[in-house]
Order: sequence, then structure tokens, then C-alpha cells
Amino acid sequence: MTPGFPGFAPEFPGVTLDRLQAWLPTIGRAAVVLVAVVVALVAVSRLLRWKAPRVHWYVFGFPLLRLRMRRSWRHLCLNAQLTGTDRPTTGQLGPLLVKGQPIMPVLPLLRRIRPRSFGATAVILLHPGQVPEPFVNAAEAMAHAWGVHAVRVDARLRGRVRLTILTADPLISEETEPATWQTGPSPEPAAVTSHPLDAIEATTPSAVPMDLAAKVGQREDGQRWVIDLVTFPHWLIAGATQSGKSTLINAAVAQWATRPVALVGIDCKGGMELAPHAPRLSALATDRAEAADILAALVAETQRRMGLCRQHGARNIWQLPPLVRPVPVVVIVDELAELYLVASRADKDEALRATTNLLRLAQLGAALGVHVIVAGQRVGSDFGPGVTALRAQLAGRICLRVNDEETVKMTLGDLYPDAVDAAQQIDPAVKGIAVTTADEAGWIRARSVYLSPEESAAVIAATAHLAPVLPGLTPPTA
Ligand SMILES: Nc1ncnc2c1ncn2[C@@H]1O[C@H](COP(=O)(O)OP(=O)(O)OP(=O)(O)O)[C@@H](O)[C@H]1O
Repeated sequence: MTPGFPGFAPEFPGVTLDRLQAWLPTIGRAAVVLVAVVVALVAVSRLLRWKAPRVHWYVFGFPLLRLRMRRSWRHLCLNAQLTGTDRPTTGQLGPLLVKGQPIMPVLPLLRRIRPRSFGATAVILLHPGQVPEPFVNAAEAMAHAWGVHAVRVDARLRGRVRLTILTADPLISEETEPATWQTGPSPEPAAVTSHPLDAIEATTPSAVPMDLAAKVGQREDGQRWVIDLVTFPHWLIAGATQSGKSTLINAAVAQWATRPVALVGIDCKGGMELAPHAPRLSALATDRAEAADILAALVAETQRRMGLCRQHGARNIWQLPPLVRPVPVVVIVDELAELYLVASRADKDEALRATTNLLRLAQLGAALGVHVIVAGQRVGSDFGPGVTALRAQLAGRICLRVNDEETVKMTLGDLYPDAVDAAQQIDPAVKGIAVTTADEAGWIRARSVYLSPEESAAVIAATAHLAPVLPGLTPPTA
């Protein structure tokens, strides 16, 4: 019998000292190869991360994230109370009815983890009896467990929730967007999108609204940030001073200015913000008395459009024959509070007239091609009951950094309660970041493009001749 290695003999029969000595070079070579492979992988990973971050993400980052998600799923569900049960939580024990926590909780299924350029997406299948709310509340816990920047939970589908996993904050980057799309597409009104009103009753192919989408920045999921007046006819923009409100409005105006659209400015801070757009505006109010007059004239114009639609049996201006169809009007109100503030009896009447007409425009305007963009540093219930009625009409919401919780809640809380936290966490050091309405995603973070005052002025100068004249309104003297 071959002399055995005493310690090994019982556990590894056949492994002898001689054999072990014979294997040593092979084991050594295998170890060297293994170390070389690991070193090479680390080097390739670092190089890719530096030179081609996207390839690095697909080759290394995403498989590691998926592994982390799968491994932590059980603990995450247990700790964040995301589990369901396949047994009733109440039962009978002798004469007693007992209620308790399930000993064998059932995990919701984490499925379809797919790589995306911004991170990943996944779907969670809910068990019967589960609701999406705990998953929405657990978004922060998921982000921590998986070591990612943020997890967005979309709970609008039945029986499942969709996760958007962002590995890093794509909005914090030194790079600026190329100027080609900052200043808008060509002024041809040919580009069209479907209009929600046409789904109700479409008449002729020409009854399609003009493209009223302004590309104003980048969303955190990598898509363009678009303010589309066809999808959401009216918008509320809240942002503290120096948060990037004017820059955002400039970016939108630069896009609408290139199309046959009438732009009207209401800037009761003496026209300081909107005056640079004056050459392209069809009217500009610089105080509340002027604002009340302009808004009254626009209500009259809205009523005229109503009559026109009635006469032609149309449900919106896009169904009118092209020859009689009026141009869309975008009314930009900068500093909403200035319309509502009241210091005297005379102020009260003027404020009431201005704000009532603004509300009427928001109520009636959508189908008649009159759109309202309302901006302010603060939006509060102390403005009066009219402000919540106005807010109810403004389906598009944008919340830049603001200074008080009430403004965040007023801007987002009624439609997207789970967006309130995200808006409160906007970093004051990074300008132009906002939480915004996003058609298919509910809400999303986004950052506006930076359009310098010179670039903005150049677009206004180049498009000044396109400013339509509206009935009852006088264009501002530039
Ligand atoms: N998207 C952006 N990227 C980079 N810088 C930006 C962006 N948006 C705004 N800024 C910068 O932030 C500063 C404030 O922007 P802006 O004037 O638009 O803010 P605001 O909210 O209108 O302030 P105010 O109410 O005081 O006029 C400006 O210096 C501007 O250059």
C-alpha cells in the first residue's frame, strides 16, 4: 500500500503526499492563470469605465447589479415589508380566533431585469392582495440595497410595478446639450402629433394640431424633456429665485417662437423677466392693471373662437377649416403671486379681475388653442381659493428648487405625492434641475438646457417677424 498522507487519508482516499507533490506545479500554474485573469479583468474593466463607460456598464456593471438585486431581494422584501402570504393571516385555534404575521412569507417576483443606458428597468409581479404603495415607499431602501443613485417606482400598471433604476445622476454633468436643438426645429408647421381631443371626434386629416412640443432639456432616463401643449395644455412652474425658472422659460419660448404661435407675456414685476422677448410677443403686460386688460381681451378672443367652432360644428380649433383656423396662443405668466397680492380695496378689484380671467382662460382655452404657462417662486393656499381652482386646470407641473414645503406640495402633492421628496432634495448648487410631469412615466427629474441671454436674444430677433397680431391686443413696442 502506498504510504498515505496521515491527515488526508481518511477524508481524501487516494490522495498521497507523493501525488500532492506531483500536482503542486499544476496547482501553482492554475493559481497564476487565475490571478492573471482577475488582474486582466480588473484592468479591462477600469479601461472600459474610463474610455467607454456605456460598454463597461453592459459588460460589467449591469451583471453585477443584477447579481446584487437577486441576492438582496429576500432581505429587502422582509425588511421593507414587501412580502405577501399564501395563507390567511387569521385562523381558529380551538375556541379562539387568532391573527398574526405569516411565518412563511411569499416574496413578490422580481422579473425582467433589463440593462438600459441609464441603469436598468425591472418589473415586480404582485401577489393577490398586495398593493403598490409599500413598493413606492421602499424606493429609497431599494436604492440603498443596490448601491444605485435612485429607484423610481411606477405603480400605474395593474398587478405589477415597474422599476426604473438609475445608477448615477445623469443630470449633474458639465456637458451642455448641443445648440442645434436648443433653439428649436424649423418653423414649418408640418410636424404633427395626435391630439387627445381628436380621439373623441376626428373630422378631416387636417384636424391635427400643430406640433406644440418644446424640447427644453434632458430627463434623468436619458430622454428629451419636452413641454408639450398638446398632451398637457396648461403648465405650472414653481422655482425659487436663481433656481432656473427664466432659463427654462427662455428655452421653451425659443422653440415656440420659431412656429406660427402667438406668445403673450404677463410679467407684473415691471416686465423685467419677459421684456427681452418683447419683439416676438403679441402683447406684454408689465403691471397688474395691464394684465387684467390683456387677460380680458384673451377671454373675449376665446369666446370668439368658441363661436367659430360652433358655427363650423368643430369641437376644437384643429377641426376648423385651415383658412379660418386661428393661431395657438401661449400666455406666459411670470410671478403668479403678483396677480394675487392685495393691499387695498382697489387692488382687490384689479386682482379679482386679473385672476378670474386667468382662471377662465385655463378652463376654456385647451380646445380653443389658448395655453397658459404660470410661473412663480411660491404657490400657496394663502393666495386665496382661486389659486387651487387654477392649479386644478394646470395638468403639467414643474417644480424646480423651491424654498418652502407648501409650494412643493401645492405644485406636485395633489398629483404625485411620491414626487414631493424628490423635489425637496433638489441640490441648490446645480441649477435648472426640476421634477416634472412626464406623460408615460407620471413624474421624472429633468434638467433644462442652458440657453444664454445672447442665444435667446438671437432667436427672438430672428423670429420677431412671426409674431401674430391678436384681436384686441397691441404688440409691445420693442
Ligand atoms: N440648466 C442650467 N444649466 C446651467 N446653469 C443654469 C441652468 N439654468 C439656470 N442656470 C443658471 O442659474 C442662474 C439662475 O437662473 P435663472 O435666472 O433662470 O433663475 P430664476 O429662477 O429665473 O431666478 P430669478 O427668479 O432670480 O430671475 C443663472 O446664472 C443661470 O445661468
